[in-house]
Amino acid sequence: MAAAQQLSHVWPLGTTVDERGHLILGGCDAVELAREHGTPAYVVVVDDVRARARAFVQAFAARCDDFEVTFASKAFPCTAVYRLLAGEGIGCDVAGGGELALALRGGFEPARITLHGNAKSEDELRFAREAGVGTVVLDSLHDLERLERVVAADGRGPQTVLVRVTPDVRGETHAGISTGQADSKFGLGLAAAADAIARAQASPHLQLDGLHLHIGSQLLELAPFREAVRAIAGLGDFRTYNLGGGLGVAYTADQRPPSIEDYVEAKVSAVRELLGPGRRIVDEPGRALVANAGVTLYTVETIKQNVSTWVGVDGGMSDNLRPMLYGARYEAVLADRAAAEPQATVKLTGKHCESSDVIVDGAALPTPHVGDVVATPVTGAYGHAMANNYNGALRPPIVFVERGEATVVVRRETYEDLYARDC
Ligand SMILES: Cc1ncc(COP(=O)(O)O)c(C=O)c1O
Ligand SMILES: N[C@@H](CCCC[NH3+])C(=O)O
Repeated sequence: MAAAQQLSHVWPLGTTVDERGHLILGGCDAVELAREHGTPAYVVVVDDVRARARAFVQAFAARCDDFEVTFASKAFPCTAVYRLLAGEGIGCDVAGGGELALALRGGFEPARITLHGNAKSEDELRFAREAGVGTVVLDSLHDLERLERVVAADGRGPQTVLVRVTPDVRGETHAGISTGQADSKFGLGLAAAADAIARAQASPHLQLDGLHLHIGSQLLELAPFREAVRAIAGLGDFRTYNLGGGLGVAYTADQRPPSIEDYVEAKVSAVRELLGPGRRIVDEPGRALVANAGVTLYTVETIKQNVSTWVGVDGGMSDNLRPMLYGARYEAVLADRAAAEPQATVKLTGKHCESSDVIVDGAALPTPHVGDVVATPVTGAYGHAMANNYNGALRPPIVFVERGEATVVVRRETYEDLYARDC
């Protein structure tokens, strides 16, 4: 008999395989989780999220006095995740009114919330003001003018703002998630940023605290972060530098992203050496906080041989758009033979009416059977966040697992939910 495989480092903290070969997540048997909660389902290992939040905070605390780690909540916007990370004492970045509502419901102190958006509406700005959001990041001159009007009208005093700069620095990542290049929809180029800075400084309604930049997501090299800091150094002297997020994670066994420590060291040393001491550094990790904590469970519905072996499961691009949008690669295992030697290379495909709906192209699995539970790791970031109702799919539940206890924190949608918004 072939030797049992080891699970790779992409799985959540504490993941094991028991003596029967079952995948154990947060102390819970994945086969049982699928039976109890149905599939598809997102399972989140709570300790994994906590450990990464603490690693970010500790890495900064070891290197600087004045810093803030903020959760880029677009990666996983559900109340339970907000509550979990608010409990870790970090801040929160929201990308619009919906995320702001969830962050407040999840218990984030408004003063620790930063509002982003390249096309914020007046309603969203008013909502942020009424809630008492700590920082608004200005992304354009229209944004600046609109916020001035809102602040002038509400009489609540000046709003603390950052100006988002597009530094013309490109990190290596998929074009769809690269933001630091000059031709970007986000932020202001260096010349326009200088104008926005002057206008914000002159405005009685705005309190300019510093600059923001975010060069892109799923970055596996650190040098571009330093280049970005260098690029904005000439814009003036500010208290706060929010350097965005962007730290990549391992989706497959061959990927070795920088550690959280090395990432923080790269950013802190860039600020200290290129901008001088005494700056307040803000970091906005999204993916690196929550991606590896999440595992999606599916059930195999069909298997057929059409040149390739096509293994069809009960989810797909409605719960994980990343393979289709970015060509993202994932691993898969069978939950009841999690450490068994692979015997087949298959196309793990979703159930949607689209040929691009392939979750893993070339999944190495033991011989799969209809009814098997398949687990795909690293779905904690931008999975639930980008889930949708394509083909009337019902968005999956989110199940937190911790020390052998499973708790449903988001229920599965129902057909009633699909009808609910129809007039
Ligand atoms: C402004 C901003 N901050 C933070 C993030 C978080 O990025 P990541 O999930 O790559 O850490 C993003 C998304 O890329 C972003 O747009
Ligand atoms: N949705 C993207 C990340 C977007 C980053 C947000 N600025 C992904 O899944 O990789």
